[in-house]
This record gives sequence, structure tokens and C-alpha cells, in this order.
Amino acid sequence: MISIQEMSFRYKRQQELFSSFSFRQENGSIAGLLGKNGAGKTTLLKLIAGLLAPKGGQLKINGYEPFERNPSFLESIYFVPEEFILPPVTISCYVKATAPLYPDFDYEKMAQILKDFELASQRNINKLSHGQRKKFLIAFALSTNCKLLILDEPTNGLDIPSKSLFRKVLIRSVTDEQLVLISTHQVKDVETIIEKVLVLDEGKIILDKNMDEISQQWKFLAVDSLAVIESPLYYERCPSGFKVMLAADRQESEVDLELLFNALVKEAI
Ligand SMILES: Nc1ncnc2c1ncn2[C@@H]1O[C@H](COP(=O)(O)OP(=O)(O)OP(=O)(O)O)[C@@H](O)[C@H]1O
Repeated sequence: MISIQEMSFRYKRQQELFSSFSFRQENGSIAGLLGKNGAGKTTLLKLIAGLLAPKGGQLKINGYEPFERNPSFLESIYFVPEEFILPPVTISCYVKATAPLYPDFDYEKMAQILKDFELASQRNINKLSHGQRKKFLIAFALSTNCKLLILDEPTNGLDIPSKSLFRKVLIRSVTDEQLVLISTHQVKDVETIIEKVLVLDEGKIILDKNMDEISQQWKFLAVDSLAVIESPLYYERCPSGFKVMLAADRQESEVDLELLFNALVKEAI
């Protein structure tokens, strides 16, 4: 569980990025963290992972203060950063050396995901392409069975089949005891797997809702002309006409996360 109360943080000689920041998230869901460039998503993930220390307030993850780097905390969390450096060893060597740091590591799951991603365990990690290395790290993260998995832009660098495989593998392997926090700009890549949407803007979480709540509150349509729409909350041009966001009625519609995000950060709704 993530519990943040009145947290503040700033980088040296920079303006405050978070002040009086509060946020709570129970385990048992896959949450998507969205925000504009520079909104502070990676910084928030680093604070949660204990790679940065808050300047004030309280930040607890499953009862631990991350920056204290308690060994029990470290074995319960896995962070896949956007950029990473891995040692020049084979996949099997890396797994043999680092998997024991995670008491619930599932070697069979690792073998299966590597097979799904077509990665042979005798390959040298540093001779893999960027996308292949990312897939390896995602496979490793999921196999740790850590209570908290943090994935920063996990689909960047993945080809089209790998993106859909990533979704399948993630859904298959995550349990109700886990919390998966995915920061991304690629909303289409995660739209069908996230249960919770978090939008970070100007140092605050401005949206914290389940997909069900979103579809109960808003309706998303594609129309040829705006003339047929009464009181749109937000709309954008698209090649076939307009994408429109309205207050929900009884008619169900699929959530268009990109439109919702643009509506939230461009206009107050
Ligand atoms: N090491 C650092 N030192 C100083 N400022 C930093 C550092 N890292 C990030 N920042 C600043 O903090 C702000 C938030 O950066 P952060 O990387 O957390 O945003 P983000 O939401 O992840 O952005 P993006 O979507 O572009 O990856 C930015 O203004 C950035 O310039």
C-alpha cells in the first residue's frame, strides 16, 4: 500500500515539485500514472522506490519508509526504470545472481515469460536490443512477485506484438496482493489493462478514479459533426470528425483515456 501525507520534495536549486502532496493507494490493482512531460511522474516513482528522500511529510510503502532502505522493504518492491544499465552477463547468470534477493521469485514464471518474449537465457544481456533488454527486465520484475511493481514507460521500445504480449503477461501474472504502478505516455498501450487512472499535474493528483467510475461519469464518442452533440465537455478534431467527451448517460461507451487526459490538463471539467 502507498500512503503519502503532506509530502514535499524539491531538487537542489529547483522550485518545489511537490508540496503538501497526499495520496493513498491500496494493493490489488494495476494503476496508470499519467502526466505531462516534467509533471514529476518519475520523481514520484523514485520517491516511492526509496531512490530519493522526501524533504518533508510522510511517505510509507507497505508500512516502510522507502529511503531507510530496510532489506524487507527492498525485497518487496521492484522498479523498472525508463533507462537502465545492466551488466554484460547472460540472462541465466543475471537471474542466478539476483533472483535470490527476492524471496518469492518464481523461476518457472521467468522461464515462461522469457519464452513468450522469445528471449533465450544464454543470450548476453548487453548484446540484446533496447526492446529485448526491456522485455527481459519486465520478465524479471514480474517473476519477483514483489508486492509493489513500478514500471516507468514499460512499453517504450517494444514492438507491436510485444506490446500486446506485455499486456497478456502482466494480466496473467499479477495477483490481488500486488500493486502495479505504470507511468506512461502511451495510454493506448495500457488502456485495456489498467484498473485505476491517476493523473499528476502541477504537483497534485488531479484524477484518481477506477475505470468503472470514469465510464459512469463520462461518455466518449466519435462523431462526424458537433451539431448532433449537446453540451460537450471537451472535444478534439480527428480524421473522421470529432472525438467528444460528455457527461455520462445510460448509454455505455469505452473510455478514451487520451481524450480524458487532454480534457483534464487542457481544460477544467
Ligand atoms: N536530477 C534532477 N535534478 C534537477 N531537476 C530534475 C532532476 N530530475 C528531474 N528534474 C526536474 O523535475 C521535474 C520533474 O521531472 P520528472 O522526470 O519527474 O517528470 P516526468 O513527469 O517523469 O517527465 P517525463 O514525462 O518527461 O518523463 C522536471 O522539471 C525536471 O526538469
